[in-house]
Parts: sequence; structure tokens; C-alpha cells
Amino acid sequence: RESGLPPGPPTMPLLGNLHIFPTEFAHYKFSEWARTYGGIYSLKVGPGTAIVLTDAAAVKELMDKRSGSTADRPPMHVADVVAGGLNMVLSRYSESWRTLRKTAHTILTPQASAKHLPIQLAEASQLLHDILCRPEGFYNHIRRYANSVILSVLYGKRAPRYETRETTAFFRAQHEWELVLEPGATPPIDLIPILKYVPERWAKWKQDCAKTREMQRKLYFGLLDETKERLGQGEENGSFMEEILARQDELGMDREMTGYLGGVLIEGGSDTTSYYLQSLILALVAYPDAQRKAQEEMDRVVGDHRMPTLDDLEEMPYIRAMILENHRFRPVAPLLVPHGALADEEYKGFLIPKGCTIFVNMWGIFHDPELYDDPENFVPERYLLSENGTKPGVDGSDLRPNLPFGVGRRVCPGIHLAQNSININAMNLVWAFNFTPDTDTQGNPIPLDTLDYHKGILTGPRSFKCKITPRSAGKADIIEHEFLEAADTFSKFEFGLSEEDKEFVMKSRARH
Ligand code: HEM
Repeated sequence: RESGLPPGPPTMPLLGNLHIFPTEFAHYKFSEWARTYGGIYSLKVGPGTAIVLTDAAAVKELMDKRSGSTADRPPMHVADVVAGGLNMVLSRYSESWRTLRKTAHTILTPQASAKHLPIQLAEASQLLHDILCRPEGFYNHIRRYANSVILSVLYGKRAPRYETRETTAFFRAQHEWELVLEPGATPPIDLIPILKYVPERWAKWKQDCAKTREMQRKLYFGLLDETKERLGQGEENGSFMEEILARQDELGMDREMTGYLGGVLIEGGSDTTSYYLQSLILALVAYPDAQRKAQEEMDRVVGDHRMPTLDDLEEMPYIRAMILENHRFRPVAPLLVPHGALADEEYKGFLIPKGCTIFVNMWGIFHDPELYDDPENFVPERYLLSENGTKPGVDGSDLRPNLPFGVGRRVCPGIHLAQNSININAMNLVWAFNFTPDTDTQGNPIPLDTLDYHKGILTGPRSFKCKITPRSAGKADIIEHEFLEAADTFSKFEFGLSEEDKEFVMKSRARH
């Protein structure tokens, strides 16, 4: 460990800390080390350095205020191979990243996101309807919802079923992509660049990258070309891609960039939103008191005779607190996405060296007993006591409620779209259903493991079972009615459907 670096676990010659570097659920180990080495520590990964920040003040200073120096991503050869360096989430701090980012911003501002509310609300009514009809399939209904919203926003084309062609193709491609990105799936190419030149017949990872690339391109460029074709026929429906295609030159976006921007936004918008909502259901089942309090507030403000609207949230401090608590309890990106340092920085006497990788340990911050009372439990009330949920006597002003969406120049560009989805669906679910544990053959509740999560940069609960029942027959009728009313909104986003999709749409809209 070079002098000046923050402290960290003892190193071995050549390897540094490579031999103890966690390859899955790294946020647990990183949080454990934070208790020994402090809120800023370093890990040596061969000759490279990783800095782990588990200190809110350091995150605010280094990642938000000095973002100009910390907005890079670490080099990732597989991302270059799969997406030609154009995957915005993983791409280096480069001219093409700036162009992609600027283009995404012009369309994902709060005002632009508000334009997409009608389809989000319509899709949310289908989510309730899907759960009402087939509660045991809630996990995939949520995945369909998130994927269909982002496909509609981007390409003006929705996915009425989980089995819809584009949705299936996306989840297949995403699965391959996750396998490629998994630690250990590739040799340490970024540390030992000569490994890049091993011929393909001896490097399975190259074949896997090629397969992922092909699957992604087929979907992303297929959707783009379909939008172009539709535009050519004068059939506009106000989608994001239409706007980009119309302003391609002005925005500096060529075909490759446009195709991959669409792709990264589908990737960024699908699993994140579903993981958040799946985690919320898990928490509601595991913490029945919190569920009851949220329902009581919902009943007081909205009652039985209509569905909640976004405006109601203003009157619902408990549900707002529950939404924040869910981000804290199970952050979708427990280490955000790793950043990279573009220049040497100094903080509290420590060197943050140019070229190092920086992990923002959201998990460690959100589960720090110095900041939060009872951090391992789901307690929405904490956010009623203070804006950032910290315990009495603790100054939480270095935190901010939207911290789970990232830091500095890399902060999530989909935040407004995501927050609308989260708010609408959190309210709808609490209004509509009771969530209880599944039972065994003797009728005893089967306890849920609230830590049974997927591994990966993004994480959500693995598929789990619970009972979901409508809170009243009247509410079930309202759900049915709202879903049928949404048909007009849906119809603008339904074209090029397969015969199976058409049949599904027709049947599901036949009045009972
Ligand atoms: C619950 C929902 C979501 C959460 C919690 C979330 C969280 C995050 C986080 C933590 C990052 C990394 C920030 C950093 O490196 O500091 C990020 C980046 C990103 N997100 Fe989201 N996100 C969500 C939804 C969305 C949606 C709906 C979209 C697309 C419309 C999206 C698109 C992106 C993109 C493109 C990036 C990369 C930004 C960059 O590197 O410049 N996300 N998100």
C-alpha cells in the first residue's frame, strides 16, 4: 500500500488484497471492513487501488462537490467488447459519454417525465389487474410493468404480456450480459491487459461477449429501425426515440450511439424499478405493522371508492417515509456503480489517487448503527423523525433523500421517471392488497428470508412466495374498471403485436 493512501486490510506481495477481495455481495464485506478501517479505506487490487467510502461527509465532498475528479468509471474491457464503449452506465468519462448523457437529460427532465405519466398510470393499472387475476405471478408482473413502461417511453411500443417478444428478448439478453459481467466470468483482463489477445477458441468469455453483443444489437437496433419505419409512415406517438431521430445531428448522435442509448435506458429502467417494488412487497409481508400503518393512512386520505393519485402523496407522510425506508433497507445498488478518479484528490490527509476505483458503500452507510436506530429492521417511522431518517442527536445533513440514485455527474438520469413509477405503484399496492406470508400445509405462516437477494451490481429479492389478496370486493371492481378505462391510452402504444399478444389484449379487455 503506497504511502498516503487510506488504511486497509494487510496486503500480500503482488496480490495486495486480491486474495480476499469479495466476488459476490461485496457490500457486506465492505461494510464489515468499514468497522475496522473506518469510513475511508483502501484495498490494493494487484497494482491498482480501490477506495471504499462508507462516510456520508466524504461522499458529499468527494463524489458530489468534487465530481469533476470522480466521475469516471473504471476500465471495463468486456463493456467495450459488448457495446463498443457506448453503454452509458459503464462508459468512461469521455466525449461520447457526455453526448449520450446530454441526450438522455433532454428527455428525462421532470417536465419530460411528466409527459410519460399517462402510460405509467395505465401500466400501473394493468399491474394491479395482473396481480388481482394471478397473484402468484406478481414477481414477473412487476418485471413486465417496468419493462413495458420503458419500452413505451423510448419506442412508443408496449409489452402487454411478460411473454411479449421484446420483453422476452430483453430479459434473455440481460441474463447473458449479467453472466458476462459476473466477477470471475472473465480472467482479470483489466489488470493484465495481455489477456485480451488470447485467441477466441481458448477464451470462452470472448464467445460469451459476442453472443451478448449479438442479442443486444438485434433487439436495440431492431426497435430503433421499427421506430424509424413508423416515422416514415407518418405514425408518430411522441416517443423518446422519435425525438432523438428528429434531432440526431443537432445532438451529435449517430446510429450506433442512438441504438445503444435506447438499450442502456431499457437496461437502466427495467430491473432497477422491479427490484425496488419487489423489495417493497417483501418488506410489507415481513413487517405487518408497517403495512397496517400505511393502509390506515391510505384509508384516511383516499378511502374505498377511488384509486390513489400522485397528488395524494402530499397528504401521506407515512407512505412517503415507507418509500424512503425501502431505499435504505434494501438499496437497489448497494455500492452504486463503481466510479473512477480522473485526478489525484486529497481528503482529510488521505490520497485518493488518479486512476483508482471508488466504491460508494450505500449499504454500509444505510446500515450504520451510528447513524440509524435499529438499522437492520424496516422502520418507516425513522423518516418521520428526521428528513434523512437518522437517530435523534445525529446530524444527518450530509445525507440526502435521493442518495440511492447516485452521486455527482453520474447521478441516475432516470430518477424522475423512476420516482413516478415508485410513488404510483407503492400507493396503488398499499391501497389495493393485503400482503401476507405463504402458509404450509398446516396453515402455519412460512417466514421469509429478507436477505435472500440476487448477487450483482444491482440487487433485488430472489423470487419469493407470499399471499396477495384484494382488500375488498369494491376495490377489486375499481381495479377492473380502471384497467378497462386504460384501453384508450394503451392503444396508442400497441402496434406490431404478435397474434398471441393481440389475443391476450382482446381477452383481458372483454368486460366480465
Ligand atoms: C428504482 C429505480 C432506480 C434506481 C434506484 C437507480 C439507481 C441508479 C444508480 C445508483 C446509478 C449509478 C449512479 C452513480 O454511479 O453514482 C444509476 C445510473 C443510471 N441509471 Fe438509474 N436507477 C433507477 C432507475 C432508472 C431508470 C428508470 C432509468 C432509465 C430511464 C435509469 C437509467 C440509468 C442510467 C442510464 C445510468 C447511468 C448514468 C451514468 O453513468 O452516467 N435508471 N441509476
